[in-house]
Amino acid sequence: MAKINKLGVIGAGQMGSGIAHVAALAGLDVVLNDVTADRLKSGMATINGNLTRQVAKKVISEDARSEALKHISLADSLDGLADCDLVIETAIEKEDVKRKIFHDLCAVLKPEAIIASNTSSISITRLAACTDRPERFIGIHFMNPVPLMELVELIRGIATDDTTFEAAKEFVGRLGKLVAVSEDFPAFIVNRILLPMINEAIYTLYEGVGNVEAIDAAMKLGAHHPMGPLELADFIGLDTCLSIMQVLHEGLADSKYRPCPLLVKYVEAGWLGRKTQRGFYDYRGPKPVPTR
Ligand SMILES: CC(=O)CC(=O)SCCNC(=O)CCNC(=O)[C@H](O)C(C)(C)COP(=O)(O)OP(=O)(O)OC[C@H]1O[C@@H](n2cnc3c(N)ncnc32)[C@H](O)[C@@H]1OP(=O)(O)O
Ligand SMILES: NC(=O)C1=CN([C@@H]2O[C@H](COP(=O)(O)OP(=O)(O)OC[C@H]3O[C@@H](n4cnc5c(N)ncnc54)[C@H](OP(=O)(O)O)[C@@H]3O)[C@@H](O)[C@H]2O)C=CC1
Repeated sequence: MAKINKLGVIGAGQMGSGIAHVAALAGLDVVLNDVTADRLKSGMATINGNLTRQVAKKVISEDARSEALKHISLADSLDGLADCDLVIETAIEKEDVKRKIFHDLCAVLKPEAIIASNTSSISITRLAACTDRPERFIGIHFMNPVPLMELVELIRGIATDDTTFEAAKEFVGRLGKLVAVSEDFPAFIVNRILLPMINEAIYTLYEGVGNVEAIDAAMKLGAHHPMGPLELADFIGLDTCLSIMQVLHEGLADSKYRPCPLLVKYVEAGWLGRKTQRGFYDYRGPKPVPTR
């Protein structure tokens, strides 16, 4: 695989828009795809908003912002990704959704292109096996928010070849990110450690050990976390948090990974955190207010 110059991003949510943002700033041409024109529009608005925030903070220049926007094009069908060198999938953390995307993508994508998933937890080996190119399939796992977080986890499936790994590593380096290599086991490294901590914080709330504000204050002031665990869960998305705990619970068959019933209840209510304006906090007013 020659150098990656044209990137496809499937999913224009938090992570897809963040990856498109940093790749465009690094000078790559980016094609951003989602299932609806509305999502593409809101994804572009997010990118523009975060670029503008970085100009305001003098992290980038106004020229860099306008140049980056010129590198991003939108595609409401996978056909628009046909000549990409690398496509990163960032759809919701549901294996059936990802498998369907890969099935449809393989039909249009040039044979030598690499396919990656930004999955938080799902087996790269299993996802690769549902494509026509397991050797050219890899996990490229960015952290949220992508423009600010330095780390990217690289996860090889059992069939990922060295050329693909090296091309992914070079691509991530060009985006100014640092790599941690994880073996392909449930939730890799970051989420194997972080999500059980978040789940435990939700159990602490569920069992009445503390209220929302006390739990978040305890970890921000007592452990110098930049966000409290419940605030962070809302930031990640409670649906994504639940999916990761389910992957850990099923994949490692250990009851210590069972998702807290309160997390299940919030997701069932559609209270997914920031992205739906309500989770452990209600974001609809001037400042976040605990919902419990
Ligand atoms: C789930 C997975 O699969 C893997 C994961 O990602 S696990 C989660 C990993 N991420 C974390 O742990 C994040 C922990 N939080 C932090 O590090 C910090 O709170 C932060 C870096 C996110 C923001 O730090 P901060 O000092 O508040 O930065 P600041 O620049 O003032 O940002 C303030 C706000 O802008 C957001 N922000 C700033 N720049 C941003 C950007 N370019 N893109 C997106 N969001 C941005 C911050 O999240 C915060 O949001 P609100 O405005 O809605 O409050
Ligand atoms: N949130 C986080 O902190 C992190 C998440 N991740 C992983 O990244 C992925 C995306 O997460 P995140 O960005 O938070 O999720 P979001 O819910 O913010 O975005 C998911 C996006 O995927 C779109 N989508 C759903 N189905 C399809 C499809 N069939 N084709 C194309 N787009 C589709 C959704 O559109 P619509 O809303 O219209 O369905 C939405 O725009 C997940 O695998 C997650 O585990 C990785 C690191 C951090």
